[in-house]
Amino acid sequence: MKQYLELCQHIVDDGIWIENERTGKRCLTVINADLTYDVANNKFPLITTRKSFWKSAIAEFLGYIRGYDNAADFRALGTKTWDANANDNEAWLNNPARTGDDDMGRVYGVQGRSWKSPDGSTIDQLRKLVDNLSQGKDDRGEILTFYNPGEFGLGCLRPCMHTHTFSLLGDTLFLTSYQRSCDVPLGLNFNQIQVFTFLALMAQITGNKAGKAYHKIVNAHIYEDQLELMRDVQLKREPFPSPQLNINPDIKSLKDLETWVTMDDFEVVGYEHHDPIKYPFAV
Ligand SMILES: Nc1nc(=O)c2c([nH]1)NC[C@@H]1CN(c3ccc(C(=O)N[C@@H](CCC(=O)O)C(=O)O)cc3)CN21
Ligand SMILES: O=c1ccn([C@H]2C[C@H](O)[C@@H](COP(=O)(O)O)O2)c(=O)[nH]1
Repeated sequence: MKQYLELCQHIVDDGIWIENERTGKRCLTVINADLTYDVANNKFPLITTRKSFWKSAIAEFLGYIRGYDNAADFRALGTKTWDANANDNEAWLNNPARTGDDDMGRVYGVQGRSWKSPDGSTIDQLRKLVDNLSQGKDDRGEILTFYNPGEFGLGCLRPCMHTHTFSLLGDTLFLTSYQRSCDVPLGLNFNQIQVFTFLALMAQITGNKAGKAYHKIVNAHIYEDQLELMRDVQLKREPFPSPQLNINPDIKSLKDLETWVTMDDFEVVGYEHHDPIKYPFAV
C-alpha cells in the first residue's frame, strides 16, 4: 500500500500535464514506476484508503486467462469493466471489425490463447507456459504477451498491461509484468491485484512456490477529473495493514481455471478499508 501511495503522491507533486487525444482529457503524468508484491508471504496489495472491488479485478483477469473477447462474458464472471470500451467508444463503434454489441475484438486474452500465425494455425501462449513451468522448466522465454501491433485495428483498445514473464529459480516462481499506460486511481487498483493473483494462481497450478511479482509501469497518470479526489481525499487517509488472499486449493490446472472456477473460489481475509471513492472513468 505504501508504494501505491508514494506513486500517487509522486504524480501529484512532480507530474506533467499531458493532453490525451483518445479521451479528450488531460493527464497528470510521470514516467516509470516499479512496484513489487510479496506473493510468498501473501501480502495482498489491496488498496485500503478506499474500498476496492477486488472480485471485479480477479474476474477480469480470469476472463483474459479464458481468452474472452466479449464484455458479456466478463459480466457473467462478475465484472463490468469492459462494457464502456466495448460499447461506448466512438472509434470502436465505427470500426467495421466490430461484430456487434459487447464485442471487444482481438484484445488481451484472445492474443494470449489464440495468437494467429502466418500459416493459419494459432498459438496458445499460456498453455506452453503452464506445460513448461509444471515440468520445472524455464527456457528464459516464458512470456505471455497480449501486444500484437498487427491486430491493433481489430480490437477496442491496445492492451495496457501487455506482457507477463515467468521465471523459475529452483521451485520458486517469479513474475515480471509490464504495463505501457496506467490509470493510477482506477486501473492500478485492479492491475496490482491481477499481477499478484496471476503469480499465486500459476504457482498453484504448476506445483511451484510463489516468490515475488515485479510490476513495471511506463506512463503512470491521473486524469484531470480524478485529481481532486486523489489529492484531497484519498491521499489524506491513513492506510491499514495488507489483507491476505485465499485461493481454493482445489484449483489445480489450467483446465480448472477455464471451466469451473468462479469468484467464490477467492476470499480476502482481514480487509480493513476506508469508504469507497467513485473516480470518473475516461472512455
Ligand atoms: N480510462 C481507463 N482506465 C482504466 O483503468 C481502464 C480503461 N480505461 N479501459 C480498460 C480497462 C477497464 N478497467 C477498469 C474499468 C472500470 C473500473 C471501475 O469502474 N472500477 C470501480 C468499481 C468497479 C466495480 O464496482 O466493480 C472502482 O472504484 O475501482 C476499473 C478498471 C481498467 N481499464
Ligand atoms: O489494465 C488496464 C487497462 C487500462 N488502463 C488504463 C490506462 C489508460 O488510462 C487507459 C488506456 O488508454 P490508452 O490511450 O490506450 O493508453 O486505460 C489501466 O490502467 N489498466
